[in-house]
Amino acid sequence: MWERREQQPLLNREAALALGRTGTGTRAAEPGWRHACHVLLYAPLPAGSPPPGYAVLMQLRFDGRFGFPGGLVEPGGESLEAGLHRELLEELGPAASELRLQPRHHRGARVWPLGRTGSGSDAGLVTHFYIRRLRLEELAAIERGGPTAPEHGLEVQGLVRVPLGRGLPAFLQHRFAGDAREQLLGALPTLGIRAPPPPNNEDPPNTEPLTPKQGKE
Ligand SMILES: O=c1[nH]cnc2c1ncn2[C@@H]1O[C@H](COP(=O)(O)OP(=O)(O)O)[C@@H](O)[C@H]1O
Repeated sequence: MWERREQQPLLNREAALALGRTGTGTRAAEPGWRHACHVLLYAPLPAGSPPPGYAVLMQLRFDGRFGFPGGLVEPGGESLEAGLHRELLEELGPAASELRLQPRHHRGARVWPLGRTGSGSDAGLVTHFYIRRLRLEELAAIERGGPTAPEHGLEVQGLVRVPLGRGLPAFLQHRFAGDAREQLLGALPTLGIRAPPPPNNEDPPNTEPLTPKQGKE
Protein backbone atom coordinates (compact mmCIF):
# COMPACT_ATOMS: atom_id res chain seq x y z
CA MET A 1 0.00 0.00 0.00
CA TRP A 2 1.05 3.58 -0.60
CA GLU A 3 1.12 5.78 2.45
CA ARG A 4 -1.54 8.40 2.31
CA ARG A 5 -0.27 11.89 3.02
CA GLU A 6 -2.56 14.87 2.73
CA GLN A 7 -0.02 17.66 2.58
CA GLN A 8 3.14 16.63 0.81
CA PRO A 9 5.55 19.53 0.36
CA LEU A 10 6.34 20.53 -3.20
CA LEU A 11 9.86 19.82 -4.37
CA ASN A 12 11.49 21.45 -7.34
CA ARG A 13 12.55 19.38 -10.34
CA GLU A 14 16.17 18.94 -9.33
CA ALA A 15 15.42 18.07 -5.72
CA ALA A 16 12.90 15.46 -6.83
CA LEU A 17 15.33 13.95 -9.34
CA ALA A 18 18.03 13.79 -6.71
CA LEU A 19 15.95 11.48 -4.52
CA GLY A 20 17.83 8.35 -3.68
CA ARG A 21 20.81 9.39 -5.77
CA THR A 22 23.94 7.88 -4.34
CA GLY A 23 27.34 9.50 -4.28
CA THR A 24 28.63 7.38 -7.12
CA GLY A 25 25.47 6.16 -8.76
CA THR A 26 23.67 7.47 -11.77
CA ARG A 27 20.00 8.21 -11.89
CA ALA A 28 19.55 4.97 -13.79
CA ALA A 29 20.84 3.17 -10.71
CA GLU A 30 17.93 4.35 -8.60
CA PRO A 31 15.34 1.64 -8.84
CA GLY A 32 13.75 2.91 -5.65
CA TRP A 33 11.70 5.76 -7.05
CA ARG A 34 9.21 5.75 -9.87
CA HIS A 35 8.49 9.08 -11.49
CA ALA A 36 5.21 10.18 -13.07
CA CYS A 37 4.78 13.42 -15.03
CA HIS A 38 1.45 15.07 -15.79
CA VAL A 39 0.61 18.40 -17.37
CA LEU A 40 -2.14 20.95 -17.04
CA LEU A 41 -2.77 22.53 -20.43
CA TYR A 42 -4.71 25.77 -20.45
CA ALA A 43 -5.57 28.62 -22.76
CA PRO A 44 -7.20 32.00 -22.36
CA LEU A 45 -10.72 32.27 -23.80
CA PRO A 46 -11.69 35.15 -26.10
CA ALA A 47 -12.26 38.54 -24.52
CA GLY A 48 -15.76 38.83 -23.12
CA SER A 49 -15.98 35.16 -22.12
CA PRO A 50 -17.48 34.55 -18.69
CA PRO A 51 -14.92 34.64 -15.88
CA PRO A 52 -12.48 33.19 -15.16
CA GLY A 53 -11.89 33.18 -18.91
CA TYR A 54 -9.69 30.12 -19.26
CA ALA A 55 -10.03 26.63 -20.66
CA VAL A 56 -8.24 23.95 -18.62
CA LEU A 57 -7.96 20.35 -19.84
CA MET A 58 -8.27 17.19 -17.80
CA GLN A 59 -9.11 13.68 -18.88
CA LEU A 60 -11.47 10.98 -17.76
CA ARG A 61 -9.37 7.89 -17.25
CA PHE A 62 -10.05 4.20 -17.68
CA ASP A 63 -10.55 3.87 -13.90
CA GLY A 64 -13.31 6.48 -13.78
CA ARG A 65 -11.11 9.11 -12.16
CA PHE A 66 -10.08 12.44 -13.54
CA GLY A 67 -6.43 13.20 -14.09
CA PHE A 68 -4.07 15.21 -16.22
CA PRO A 69 -2.47 13.83 -19.38
CA GLY A 70 0.85 12.13 -18.72
CA GLY A 71 2.15 9.00 -17.06
CA LEU A 72 5.15 7.13 -15.78
CA VAL A 73 8.56 8.11 -17.11
CA GLU A 74 12.05 6.60 -16.82
CA PRO A 75 14.34 9.42 -15.73
CA GLY A 76 17.34 7.08 -15.89
CA GLY A 77 16.92 6.59 -19.62
CA GLU A 78 15.16 9.74 -20.75
CA SER A 79 14.59 13.25 -19.46
CA LEU A 80 11.37 13.84 -17.57
CA GLU A 81 10.17 16.01 -20.42
CA ALA A 82 10.99 13.41 -23.09
CA GLY A 83 9.08 10.81 -21.11
CA LEU A 84 6.16 13.14 -20.68
CA HIS A 85 6.21 13.92 -24.40
CA ARG A 86 6.00 10.18 -25.19
CA GLU A 87 3.04 9.77 -22.85
CA LEU A 88 1.29 12.79 -24.34
CA LEU A 89 1.60 11.44 -27.87
CA GLU A 90 -0.08 8.23 -26.68
CA GLU A 91 -2.86 9.98 -24.78
CA LEU A 92 -3.47 13.12 -26.83
CA GLY A 93 -2.37 12.08 -30.30
CA PRO A 94 -0.25 13.88 -32.89
CA ALA A 95 -1.34 17.39 -31.87
CA ALA A 96 0.76 16.85 -28.74
CA SER A 97 3.94 16.87 -30.81
CA GLU A 98 3.76 20.68 -30.82
CA LEU A 99 3.76 21.00 -27.04
CA ARG A 100 7.54 21.03 -26.50
CA LEU A 101 7.47 20.78 -22.73
CA GLN A 102 10.58 22.03 -21.01
CA PRO A 103 11.98 22.12 -17.47
CA ARG A 104 10.72 25.70 -17.09
CA HIS A 105 7.15 24.33 -17.28
CA HIS A 106 7.80 22.16 -14.20
CA ARG A 107 5.71 23.45 -11.29
CA GLY A 108 6.69 21.08 -8.51
CA ALA A 109 6.82 17.44 -7.50
CA ARG A 110 5.37 15.50 -4.60
CA VAL A 111 6.94 12.45 -3.05
CA TRP A 112 4.85 9.49 -1.99
CA PRO A 113 6.94 7.00 -0.03
CA LEU A 114 5.82 3.43 -0.10
CA GLY A 115 4.25 2.41 3.18
CA ARG A 116 5.63 -0.27 5.42
CA THR A 117 3.33 -2.81 3.83
CA GLY A 118 4.81 -2.15 0.43
CA SER A 119 6.63 -4.86 -1.40
CA GLY A 120 9.27 -5.03 -4.09
CA SER A 121 12.15 -2.63 -4.56
CA ASP A 122 10.08 0.53 -5.00
CA ALA A 123 10.73 3.28 -2.49
CA GLY A 124 7.71 5.14 -3.77
CA LEU A 125 6.40 7.45 -6.44
CA VAL A 126 7.30 11.03 -7.34
CA THR A 127 4.54 12.95 -9.13
CA HIS A 128 5.87 15.82 -11.22
CA PHE A 129 3.47 18.49 -12.35
CA TYR A 130 3.80 20.78 -15.35
CA ILE A 131 1.69 23.72 -16.45
CA ARG A 132 1.73 24.85 -20.06
CA ARG A 133 -0.13 27.83 -21.44
CA LEU A 134 -1.39 27.49 -25.02
CA ARG A 135 -3.26 29.60 -27.49
CA LEU A 136 -6.91 28.61 -27.68
CA GLU A 137 -6.42 27.31 -31.26
CA GLU A 138 -3.67 25.01 -30.01
CA LEU A 139 -5.81 23.73 -27.16
CA ALA A 140 -8.76 23.21 -29.50
CA ALA A 141 -6.50 21.24 -31.90
CA ILE A 142 -5.59 18.93 -29.02
CA GLU A 143 -9.25 18.46 -28.20
CA ARG A 144 -10.07 17.63 -31.81
CA GLY A 145 -7.16 15.23 -32.07
CA GLY A 146 -7.98 13.39 -28.84
CA PRO A 147 -10.13 10.69 -30.47
CA THR A 148 -7.27 9.79 -32.83
CA ALA A 149 -4.82 9.15 -29.97
CA PRO A 150 -3.65 5.54 -29.50
CA GLU A 151 -4.95 5.46 -25.93
CA HIS A 152 -8.35 6.96 -26.75
CA GLY A 153 -11.05 4.63 -25.47
CA LEU A 154 -8.43 2.66 -23.56
CA GLU A 155 -6.55 4.51 -20.82
CA VAL A 156 -8.25 7.77 -21.78
CA GLN A 157 -12.01 7.91 -22.13
CA GLY A 158 -12.02 11.53 -23.20
CA LEU A 159 -10.73 15.03 -22.61
CA VAL A 160 -12.83 17.49 -20.66
CA ARG A 161 -12.67 21.19 -19.94
CA VAL A 162 -12.74 21.72 -16.20
CA PRO A 163 -15.73 23.84 -15.16
CA LEU A 164 -13.89 26.68 -13.47
CA GLY A 165 -16.84 28.85 -12.48
CA ARG A 166 -19.90 27.82 -10.49
CA GLY A 167 -19.39 24.20 -11.46
CA LEU A 168 -15.98 23.90 -9.85
CA PRO A 169 -17.12 22.80 -6.35
CA ALA A 170 -19.21 20.00 -7.87
CA PHE A 171 -16.38 18.99 -10.19
CA LEU A 172 -14.04 18.69 -7.20
CA GLN A 173 -16.32 16.06 -5.68
CA HIS A 174 -15.26 13.55 -8.34
CA ARG A 175 -12.54 10.98 -7.79
CA PHE A 176 -9.08 12.01 -8.96
CA ALA A 177 -6.00 10.00 -9.81
CA GLY A 178 -2.95 10.44 -7.61
CA ASP A 179 -2.69 14.01 -6.40
CA ALA A 180 -4.40 15.45 -9.48
CA ARG A 181 -6.95 17.23 -7.34
CA GLU A 182 -4.25 18.97 -5.32
CA GLN A 183 -2.42 19.79 -8.53
CA LEU A 184 -5.55 21.39 -9.98
CA LEU A 185 -6.20 23.38 -6.79
CA GLY A 186 -2.57 24.46 -6.66
CA ALA A 187 -2.74 25.74 -10.24
CA LEU A 188 -5.83 27.88 -9.74
CA PRO A 189 -3.95 30.96 -8.48
CA THR A 190 -2.01 30.94 -11.78
CA LEU A 191 -5.38 31.56 -13.42
CA GLY A 192 -6.47 34.09 -10.83
CA ILE A 193 -9.03 31.69 -9.37
CA ARG A 194 -9.56 31.17 -5.67
CA ALA A 195 -9.97 27.57 -4.57
CA PRO A 196 -13.53 27.04 -3.35
CA PRO A 197 -13.93 26.09 0.32
CA PRO A 198 -14.91 22.50 1.10
CA PRO A 199 -18.69 22.08 1.06
CA ASN A 200 -20.51 22.75 4.35
CA ASN A 201 -21.12 19.83 6.66
CA GLU A 202 -19.11 17.51 4.50
CA ASP A 203 -15.62 16.19 4.75
CA PRO A 204 -13.29 17.15 1.94
CA PRO A 205 -13.52 14.54 -0.81
CA ASN A 206 -11.37 11.47 -0.43
CA THR A 207 -8.46 12.27 -2.70
CA GLU A 208 -6.63 8.95 -2.25
CA PRO A 209 -3.32 10.24 -3.55
CA LEU A 210 -1.98 6.87 -4.52
CA THR A 211 -3.18 3.38 -5.00
CA PRO A 212 -0.93 0.48 -5.82
CA LYS A 213 -0.69 -0.42 -9.48
CA GLN A 214 -2.77 -3.46 -10.26
CA GLY A 215 -2.55 -4.26 -13.90
CA LYS A 216 -2.62 -0.86 -15.56
CA GLU A 217 -3.36 1.02 -12.31
O1 LIG B 1 -3.11 13.67 -13.08
C1 LIG B 1 -2.42 13.07 -12.26
N1 LIG B 1 -1.76 13.74 -11.32
C2 LIG B 1 -0.97 13.12 -10.38
N2 LIG B 1 -0.80 11.80 -10.33
C3 LIG B 1 -1.44 11.06 -11.26
C4 LIG B 1 -2.27 11.64 -12.24
N3 LIG B 1 -2.76 10.65 -13.03
C5 LIG B 1 -2.26 9.51 -12.54
N4 LIG B 1 -1.46 9.74 -11.47
C6 LIG B 1 -0.71 8.75 -10.66
O2 LIG B 1 0.54 8.54 -11.30
C7 LIG B 1 0.81 7.17 -11.46
C8 LIG B 1 0.98 6.85 -12.94
O3 LIG B 1 -0.13 7.38 -13.57
P1 LIG B 1 -0.68 7.01 -15.00
O4 LIG B 1 -1.82 6.07 -14.83
O5 LIG B 1 -0.98 8.29 -15.68
O6 LIG B 1 0.58 6.32 -15.68
P2 LIG B 1 0.70 5.20 -16.81
O7 LIG B 1 -0.26 5.62 -17.89
O8 LIG B 1 2.13 5.29 -17.24
O9 LIG B 1 0.33 3.92 -16.15
C9 LIG B 1 -0.35 6.42 -10.80
O10 LIG B 1 0.10 6.01 -9.52
C10 LIG B 1 -1.45 7.44 -10.66
O11 LIG B 1 -2.17 7.28 -9.47
